Amino acid sequence: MTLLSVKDLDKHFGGLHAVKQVSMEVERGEIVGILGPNGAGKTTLYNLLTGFIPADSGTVTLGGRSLRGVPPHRIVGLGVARTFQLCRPFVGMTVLENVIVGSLGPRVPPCDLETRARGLLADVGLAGKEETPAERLSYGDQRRLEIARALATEPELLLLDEPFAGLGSSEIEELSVLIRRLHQEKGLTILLIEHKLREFMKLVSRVIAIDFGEVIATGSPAEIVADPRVIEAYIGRQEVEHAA
Ligand SMILES: Nc1ncnc2c1ncn2[C@@H]1O[C@H](COP(=O)(O)OP(=O)(O)OP(=O)(O)O)[C@@H](O)[C@H]1O
Repeated sequence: MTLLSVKDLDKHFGGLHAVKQVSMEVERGEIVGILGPNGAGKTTLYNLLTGFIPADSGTVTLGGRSLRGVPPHRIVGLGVARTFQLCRPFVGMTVLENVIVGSLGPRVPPCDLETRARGLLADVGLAGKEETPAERLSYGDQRRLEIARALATEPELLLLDEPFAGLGSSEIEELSVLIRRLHQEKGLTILLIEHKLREFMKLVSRVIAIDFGEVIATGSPAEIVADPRVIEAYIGRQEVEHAA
């Protein structure tokens, strides 16, 4: 069943056509990868889906409901959460407080928010670090905190923006296992932007490749890596170094 449906989405920044007539569908329970070289428009697409910026034209529907003109906090309330390329913990608050703040939305059933937040922190491997000031966490742990804070909103759709950026290979492997587990246990639908191709291709069931704001290919990871347009746009360029 389709959860997210995007039709002819378009966005300009002045003379730059950052997102061009993008259409895509995401089924409930899928992990879909968004692949594209630097500047292809991937984060802009997330910003459009989450209401951070308005589209020039086109439609986004979630479970059949239009998200046109809906502000970001209400989109979170409809079940869409995201993480950012650069970790943005609430500085001056503990790890636990960061997650409790994420729990204050309308989707969270009445419960003891602290107990729930502790459970989420245990889920992402941060048990024992509840009282640590968020900004003192290692970079890898900040990535986990970002995910816990997103989960705290009780999302149905989770948008991950380069979760492996800045991590070493063992941290990437651990985070990958975590994402796969959360997907299975919580029945999440996930969109994943990532340049670390090896882990990316193992995680996703389907890939939407974009270049210069346009969808250039859609298919399974195996189909995508063999697609000449994708090889030309992405794999053949310098970004391949990120895959190592
Ligand atoms: N607010 C903005 N104002 C002007 N131009 C912008 C804005 N946001 C993004 N852009 C431009 O739009 C294009 C797409 O940017 P975007 O960040 O979506 O790319 P990306 O695919 O996420 O790249 P990366 O992989 O490097 O994160 C780029 O040329 C970028 O400079």
